[in-house]
Amino acid sequence: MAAPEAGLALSVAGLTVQAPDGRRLAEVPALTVAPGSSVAIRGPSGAGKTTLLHALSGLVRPASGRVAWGGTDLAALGDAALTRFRRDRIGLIFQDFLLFEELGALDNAAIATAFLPRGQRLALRQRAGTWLDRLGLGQAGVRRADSFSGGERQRIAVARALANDPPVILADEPTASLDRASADRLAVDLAALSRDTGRTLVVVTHDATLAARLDRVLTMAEGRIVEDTHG
Ligand SMILES: Nc1ncnc2c1ncn2[C@@H]1O[C@H](COP(=O)(O)OP(=O)(O)OP(=O)(O)O)[C@@H](O)[C@H]1O
Repeated sequence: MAAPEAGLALSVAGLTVQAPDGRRLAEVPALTVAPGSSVAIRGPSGAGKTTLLHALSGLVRPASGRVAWGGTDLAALGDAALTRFRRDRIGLIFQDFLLFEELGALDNAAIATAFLPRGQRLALRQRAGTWLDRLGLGQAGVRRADSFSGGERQRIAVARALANDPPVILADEPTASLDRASADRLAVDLAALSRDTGRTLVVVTHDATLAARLDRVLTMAEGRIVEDTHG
């Protein structure tokens, strides 16, 4: 199997994200994240954390400014190229899990096989199974997604994001529907993924235990980064 791709550096400059009515939702004049490092984004509800994460993933096109991963400026990519870039390089763990209800846990976690050449499908399916195991769902591979609880669905979504072996992982409250023990286990795994395998990790979280495990904590308020603390 090919070695996983090393994490990408993030470079943000002059970024503003606006609501359709023109209201400014996020404003980040400058932010760099070193490849392979891990960052938590914290702050009160409505501070713009999810908005910023969406702009970093290219799910939202900013009103102005630049978001670049490993030197690739997302604004320079057309819609199809941006979708491809996100699919291949960024693992997204978002709050709406977007599972295929009629598929089993493993088929959901390994859904990216549909986009891969035949020769790479088995490896991805194995990684999906390994992540389900680590997240405590190893025995549940064939159960339909619609039979899982909220916390279990969240873990399937995490396994899906990581199965693709992406150099960048962006997560929005990945531990929100988990019990304390599962949340702590996932926090350890996410931190290790960055530290041991060089992935770049950006996580929006209210979970102080998770934030404490990461290299750096950004605090947002009213759409801006107001504090930047290195652990
Ligand atoms: N598409 C949109 N149109 C209008 N307002 C929006 C849109 N998306 C987000 N907002 C507003 O932008 C602000 C920031 O929202 P965002 O979801 O980024 O906050 P957050 O810090 O992630 O909050 P939470 O912790 O509650 O998830 C909020 O006031 C929200 O209502």
